[in-house]
Amino acid sequence: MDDCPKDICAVTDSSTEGVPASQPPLDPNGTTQRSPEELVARAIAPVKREFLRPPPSSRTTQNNPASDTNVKQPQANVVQEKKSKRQLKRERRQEQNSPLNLCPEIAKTGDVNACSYKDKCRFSHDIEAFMAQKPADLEGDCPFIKADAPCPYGLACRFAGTHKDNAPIATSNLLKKSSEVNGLSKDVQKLLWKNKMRFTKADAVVKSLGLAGPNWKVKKLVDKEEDEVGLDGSHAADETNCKKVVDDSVDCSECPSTFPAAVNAEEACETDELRPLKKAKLLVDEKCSDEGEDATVLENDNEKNSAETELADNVLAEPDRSPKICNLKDATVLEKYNEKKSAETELADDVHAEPDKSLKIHPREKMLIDFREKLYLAPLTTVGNLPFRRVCKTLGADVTCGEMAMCTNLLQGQASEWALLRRHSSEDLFGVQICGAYPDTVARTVELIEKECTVDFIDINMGCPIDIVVDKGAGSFLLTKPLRMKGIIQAASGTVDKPITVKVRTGYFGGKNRIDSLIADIGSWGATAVTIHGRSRQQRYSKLADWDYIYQCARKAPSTLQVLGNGDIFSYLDWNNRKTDSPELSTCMIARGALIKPWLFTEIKEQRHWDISSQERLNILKEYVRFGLEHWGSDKKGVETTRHFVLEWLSYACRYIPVGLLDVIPQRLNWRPPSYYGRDDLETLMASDSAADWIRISEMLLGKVPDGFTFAPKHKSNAYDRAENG
Ligand SMILES: Cc1cc2nc3c(=O)[nH]c(=O)nc-3n(C[C@H](O)[C@H](O)[C@H](O)COP(=O)(O)O)c2cc1C
Repeated sequence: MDDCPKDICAVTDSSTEGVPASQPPLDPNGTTQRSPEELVARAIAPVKREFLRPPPSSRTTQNNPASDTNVKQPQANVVQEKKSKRQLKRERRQEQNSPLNLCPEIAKTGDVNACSYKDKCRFSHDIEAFMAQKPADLEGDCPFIKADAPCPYGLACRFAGTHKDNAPIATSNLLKKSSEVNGLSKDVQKLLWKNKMRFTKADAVVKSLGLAGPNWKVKKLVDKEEDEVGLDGSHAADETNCKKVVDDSVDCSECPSTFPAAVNAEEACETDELRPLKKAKLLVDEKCSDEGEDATVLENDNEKNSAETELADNVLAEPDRSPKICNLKDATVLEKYNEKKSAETELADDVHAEPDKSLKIHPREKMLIDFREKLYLAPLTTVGNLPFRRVCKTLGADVTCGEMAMCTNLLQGQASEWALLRRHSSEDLFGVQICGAYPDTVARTVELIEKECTVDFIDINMGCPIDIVVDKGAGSFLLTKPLRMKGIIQAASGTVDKPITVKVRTGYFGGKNRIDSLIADIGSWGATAVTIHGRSRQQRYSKLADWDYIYQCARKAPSTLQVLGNGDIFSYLDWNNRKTDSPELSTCMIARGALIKPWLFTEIKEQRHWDISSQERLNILKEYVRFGLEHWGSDKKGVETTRHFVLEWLSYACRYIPVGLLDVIPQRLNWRPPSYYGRDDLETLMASDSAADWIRISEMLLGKVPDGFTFAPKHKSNAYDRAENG
């Protein structure tokens, strides 16, 4: 175990010394007494007898500091609860006053005169004090060296000792070499903050569809409750309130997607907090029509405008601390982006232009995209970040998609939300995913994205099951509102040339699948493709995905609508079977399978089960860390953000059971693993579902965690059949 530092091995060794060959360990679950077939029937992973070990006393990820009682506890704590906002704020303030908080401009150039804010800068300008307190470099090379580019973090880089020379860096040089696109420009952000952005196409399309105008009633903060009658006639007041908050933004603290890429998370949140929080919220009275339909109310534009303008004026600018540089292997995405940018340099003028008459409403005018046979990495909030997608690209993914971004947050110019739209130059077939509750917000968002970003398609999430989204009338809530669904798809598709795709679940309520009855319409409303996750909202992740139903929908779909199946694909055989069973499917989307074993894409392409070694898995993690440091930064903050996301990922990756350890292959997603030893210490460590052990792995990649370090995974990934996120 070359890469395992001695102290970590020492900790792990005490719990994993040798695998008892002759005597299988005690097994209270009866795993050793049952045949592999019996275990499979009970959804227990049939791990070979000789690798079984006694289960640890407790298996919770959050409370239990280590998976084995013999294991020495690491210094880091594994917390049960998140820090409060106040606590975070206090910590941020303390950090800001520290000499370790060197001004990024000065760190980058090594020149104390480089910062134009001079005395007004909120960062330290004392290079000497910074150098005196800076912790020793981390092991390994600066990630930017490999990218053949100057490190933009300069003196602050945790690998600064490996910099070739510390000559000043020209900013223009950094920008030219940037390997990421789809950043939010300050000009656009300001227009959005001040509510001065015009959405000529979107507004015209929404109007032409009859989704704006006198029918749109507004009511300010009505607090009387109204129940809703669901589509199936059931009373569904608990799950779906008829009155919805028009603002479908998600609070920064709760939003599953807000841990920002490319910008500093804390700063992003801070920026949001500095806004006099949220515009005045308007509640609308959604009047259900005879069909149980549909929201016909929106906020009053004028009221909204003035509220937002006021707010925007108080917003502080987000410091841009993320110049991204790396060698461009794939220049095409960037070329496209640069061409587009130069054609759009007069954006500010653009937004004041006359209404565009060339509205593209007919689906035939849409740009083409062909998903057939392509390996599609699903959008994955938090964990499907840009560095993870880069890893999947190197392992064979063809199509990638950004994490879900909330329309209202994008329209408010929130930097953390815009960070979710970023695209790496290796992502050659790339879409972004948005989520909104109303045709106008969605249409405006797609117009903005088409203008500002380089994407191949825009996916609308109509399957998200999480409460904070559903409660705002978005995500899977829309499955109960076909007319609103229609309005959103038509408005989005009519506004942009880019293909619009939608992602749905089978229905909202368990046992009440609906998509088959809508599939033909979804095509005629203007969607290019629909991905069907074979579970209902109510079902979340319980039971296996209903592929028979997905096939049924695929057969009913018009030829112009590509249908993508989604659910439980975890081996190349799963992939083959789905495709053979239903040739009507264009392709399948892979989510948790990729999180648990990103080499699944390679397995499908090479049609084999890959008995990957622990060292190969560690190398994949190292690659991720390099990409993460490039993306989030190689300074202290970047390192800790990268660590945070490594830990989030490890909370899924630990579910992988090596091929060579199984009596029956391939592993299935719904199998619960018994406690087992790996074939070496590292493999055993990687199988641990303890957060303390994930922290140990992170220390092998990024050095010791800081004092007082805490981690609790965002997604309860080890709750095998419980709700996750999507
Ligand atoms: C951690 C996590 C995050 C997810 N985030 C999203 C998301 O942002 N957008 C989305 O449409 N689906 C999301 N999903 C759902 C997946 O894309 C996918 O539909 C679902 O997991 C079923 O596929 P699977 O069985 O291959 O995992 C998420 C799933 C997980 C596990």
